[in-house]
Parts: sequence; C-alpha cells; structure tokens
Amino acid sequence: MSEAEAGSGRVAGGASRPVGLGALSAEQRAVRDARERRIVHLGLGAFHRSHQAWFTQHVAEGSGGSGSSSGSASGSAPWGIVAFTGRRPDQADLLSRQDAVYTLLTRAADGATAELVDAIVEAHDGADAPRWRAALADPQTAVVTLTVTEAAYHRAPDGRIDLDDPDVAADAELLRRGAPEACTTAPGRLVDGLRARRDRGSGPVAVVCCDNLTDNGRMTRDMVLSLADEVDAGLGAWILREVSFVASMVDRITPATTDGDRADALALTGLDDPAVVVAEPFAEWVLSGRFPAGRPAWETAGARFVDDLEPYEQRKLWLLNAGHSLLAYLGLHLGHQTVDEAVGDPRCVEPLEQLWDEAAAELPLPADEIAAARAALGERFGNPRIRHRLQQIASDGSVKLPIRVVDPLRRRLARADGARAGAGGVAGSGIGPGAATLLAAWWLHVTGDPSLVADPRSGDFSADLGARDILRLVAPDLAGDDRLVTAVEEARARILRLSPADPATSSPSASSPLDTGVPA
Ligand SMILES: NC(=O)c1ccc[n+]([C@@H]2O[C@H](COP(=O)([O-])OP(=O)(O)OC[C@H]3O[C@@H](n4cnc5c(N)ncnc54)[C@H](O)[C@@H]3O)[C@@H](O)[C@H]2O)c1
Ligand SMILES: O=P(O)(O)OC[C@@H](O)[C@@H](O)[C@H](O)[C@H](O)CO
Repeated sequence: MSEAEAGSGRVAGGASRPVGLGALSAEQRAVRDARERRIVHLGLGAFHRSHQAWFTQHVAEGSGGSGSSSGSASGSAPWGIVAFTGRRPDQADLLSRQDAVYTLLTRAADGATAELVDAIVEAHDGADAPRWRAALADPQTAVVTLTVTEAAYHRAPDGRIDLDDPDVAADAELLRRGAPEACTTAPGRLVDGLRARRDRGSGPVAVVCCDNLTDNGRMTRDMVLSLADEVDAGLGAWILREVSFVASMVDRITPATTDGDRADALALTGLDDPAVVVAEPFAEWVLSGRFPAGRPAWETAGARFVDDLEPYEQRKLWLLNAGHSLLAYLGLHLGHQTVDEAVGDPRCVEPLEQLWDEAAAELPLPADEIAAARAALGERFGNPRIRHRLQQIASDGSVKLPIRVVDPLRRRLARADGARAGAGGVAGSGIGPGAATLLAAWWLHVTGDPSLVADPRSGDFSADLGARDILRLVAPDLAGDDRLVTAVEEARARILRLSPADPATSSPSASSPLDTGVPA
C-alpha cells in the first residue's frame, strides 16, 4: 500500500474510511475469499499479527499449502487463520468489527510503510469453548500456532506442568469432569481442543509454539502431555500418535501500539484502524518439526525449515532477548523509557557488549555470523521510530531470565570449572560482568517497588531480598555459588554508583559504542 512518509497524523484531502473487507483491493479480496480455514491460532496479540499472520499473508500466490486433511487435495488455495484471544475478548471484538482485516505499520529507521493484512479470517474470544473445540476438531485444521507469552505454559521445575498452580488445577478439574466451561490456561485449552479432535476422529495436526522459549516444541508437548495424563487415560497416547509439536524461533520486534502509530497509519492509508499493529522491517522465522496434515508454503515468504533449531534459538534468546532484558532493567533504573533511548546511553551499552561477548563465547556458530547478528541488533535496537517500551519488556523476568541469561551463564561456569580441572576453557570464575549486571539490574527492579512488578512470582518479591534470594528465583542450582553471589552484589553496587538519567549521556544521539549509524 502507501509508501508515503508517516508522521503528521492527518489524512491528506479529508475524511477517513473504515478498515474492513471493503478496504481491500479487488485482487486482495479474491485471495481473502479463497482462504481455507486451515490454521487455528491461540493468543491474538500484536506479535501474531506482525509475524505468523504476515508470513501467511506473504506466501507466494499459487503455492497455497502442502498436504491435505480429510482426503481432499488442498491444491493451491491460500490458507486462512481462525484466531482466538488468550485472556480477554477485546481484540477479538475489535477485529471482528472490521472483518479481522488490519493495518501493519512497518517502521524503518528512515520512514514507515503500511499494508493491509487479511490472513486472519475469523477472530474469537478464547473463552468461547464450543467454538474453540469446533475449530480444533475441524478436519480442515492442519496447524495450530501459539503466542501466549512465556509465563502461560505453567512449567514446574521438574519439567512437567505445574499442577500446584491454582489455574492449572482448576483446568485439570474441568477437564476430568468433561465440563462444558472453557479452560483458562493455554495448556488446558490445548488439551480440551485436542480431545475434541480425537473424539471427532479428525486425524493429525501440528502444534507450533511461537513464544520466546528454549526448545519450545518439546516444552509445549511436555506441558500438554503431562496435563492430558492427569485428566484422560487414553488421550496422551493419541496425542503422541497424531500430534506433532514443531519448535520455532521467531523474531520481529513488535512493540505495543500507541495512538501515534494509529495516527501515522491513518495518514498513510486514509483508513481509520483502531487495530493497527506496528513492527520493524526485519522478520525471521525458523522452524523444525513435522507437519503431518500439511502447512502453508511459508518458505516462499522467507521462513526456513531446519533439522536443528538450537543454534538459531540460542542466537536469538542469548543476544536479542537477553540484550532487551538488560536494557529494560538497567535502562529503567537510569530513567529511560524505550530501547532506543537506552542504547543511546553508554552506561547501558558497556554491559550490553559484555553480555554479548559472554553469550558469543557459548554460541555454536561461526564468529562472522555472530558478528553480523550483533551488528544488525545494534541497528535494530537503535531504530528511533520503534518506540519499544522498556516496561513492556521488563514483565515476567522470573520466567525470561533463566532462558535468556542463566542458560549461557551455566555453560560458561561449567567451562570455567573445566579450566580449573585442566580441561581448557574460560579462565577465572567464569562469571562475566554482563550476566552479573543483568541479574543485579533485575534484583533492583523487583525490590524497588515489588507491588508494581508484573511477574507470576511477584508474591515472592520484597524489598529485603538478597542476591542469593534472587538467584534462588531464577537459578536455584547456582544460588549456593558464593562467587556468583559476590559478582551479583558487586554489579549491584556498580549500578547504584551510576547517577540516574543524565541528559548529556542518555539521549539517543549521544555517542555510543554500538554506533548504529541510525539517524536520531
Ligand atoms: N512482541 C514481540 O516483539 C515478540 C517477538 C517475538 C516473540 N514474541 C512472543 O509473543 C508473545 C506475545 O507477544 P505480543 O507482542 O503479542 O504480546 P501482546 O501483549 O500483544 O499479546 C499477548 C497475547 O498472549 C495472551 N496471553 C497472555 N498471557 C496469557 C496466559 N496466561 N494464557 C493465555 N494467553 C495469554 C494474551 O491474551 C494476548 O493474546 C511474547 O510473550 C513472546 O513470547 C513477541
Ligand atoms: O515478548 P517478550 O515479552 O517475550 O520479550 C520482550 C522482547 O524481548 C521481545 O518481544 C522481542 O522484541 C522479540 O523477541 C523480538 O523478536
């Protein structure tokens, strides 16, 4: 659609038009009408709409999908998504009022473009249990995608689902009784929907996790199977036989939409869209696993299918996501609001580079590939048109930190132990200043005003937590390591010596070792 510069918030020439099927071009309308309801999605947030829906939208014309359900050939028909909200009905109501068509505003450092996305063909409240069960049981459904946040899987330390969690326990009880009410957790909804599919005899399906988690396909399978085993004797065996759990690394920075984004989209398109989604130009999707009932030809839109996902997911989680978390906690402490502000502050950039050095040493990738990823991240984080709020990234740290920083730290510590035993590896204690700074900044974050912290473990936070208490929450196996406790205490002291935001050093235009080359 329009490639004009966004910014004024006014539509040239007057009145705006509503978004919806009527706003699609004739060509786009024909594609939309031909879409087959083959994908079900849970978690209708901003990211699903900037990423999986966008990839589905950009599948090359005529390539449709592979495979079929119910014996009928799927041919080259484009695929459509039946999407369900995770917790509240708002987004479903909003999108339904505009035929689930919405504007994607893509913000590059030097300007913005807008396009209409029509790959979602229905939007529903996830609490509408009959509709959810019918969608999963539909023989046409071949793929189920998920973006429900890291905390929504309710994983216990033993790797099974956390049955002590009251929401999980309530869902287990509903499922045992075969009650008509909706489950409230994501694993509960999946078990409920997959049971409906088994009961209807609709055959195999692929579940694709698109949340920022390590080995997210296996983790989703483990949560679903451990809950299924609790509630229905034969269901686990059916799931193991018929359902594949695909792992995926997903990447596209997608901040929460603001009024300014909606005004800019309106100026570009002339369409008044309350459901605008904003994202950066970069998009990456790497998947690993089987699609027993077929899938869209996402590779024609740039997705990659690989045998071993681990290096891709480690690169993403340990560089981008760990970097985001560091900037969030340290940046907020220093008075910054957004990622681009924080990477303009050398006091944030120095520990960020240290964190990346430490992660890079653990990544099983060629040095030039890591260097290219870091350079690209410098540009992406510095994009002044993506106003990604640190407060949004800061949520749920107790679930995110074990994946983003503790996993690589654990590997580094093991290598340091190896070096001491004469096996080669990291010299010294193995505790890098980058990781210690991230843990210390989170410590300050959750003890500053615990009542304001959004986190599933917020009940465990209090102002008097010590370094060892903090480690027990995110790395219980390392909480006994005195060297780590000391390193985190020292990092906290270093952070406290930094003065709060200093305009001379904290503006996005201040010189920074990241040197993104991005205009302020
Ligand atoms: N936004 C990004 O830049 C981005 C990029 C890559 C991956 N992701 C992944 O996508 C997830 C969602 O991001 P978003 O930007 O769409 O956020 P969002 O706030 O726009 O939407 C979150 C969605 O998750 C659902 N949800 C939240 N908690 C839930 C729970 N306990 N049970 C069931 N559903 C729940 C919400 O209802 C909503 O549909 C992230 O947590 C992350 O794992 C996001
Ligand atoms: O979405 P979350 O809460 O998992 O994490 C916040 C950000 O780090 C994340 O959304 C990144 O922007 C994203 O992973 C980029 O692909």
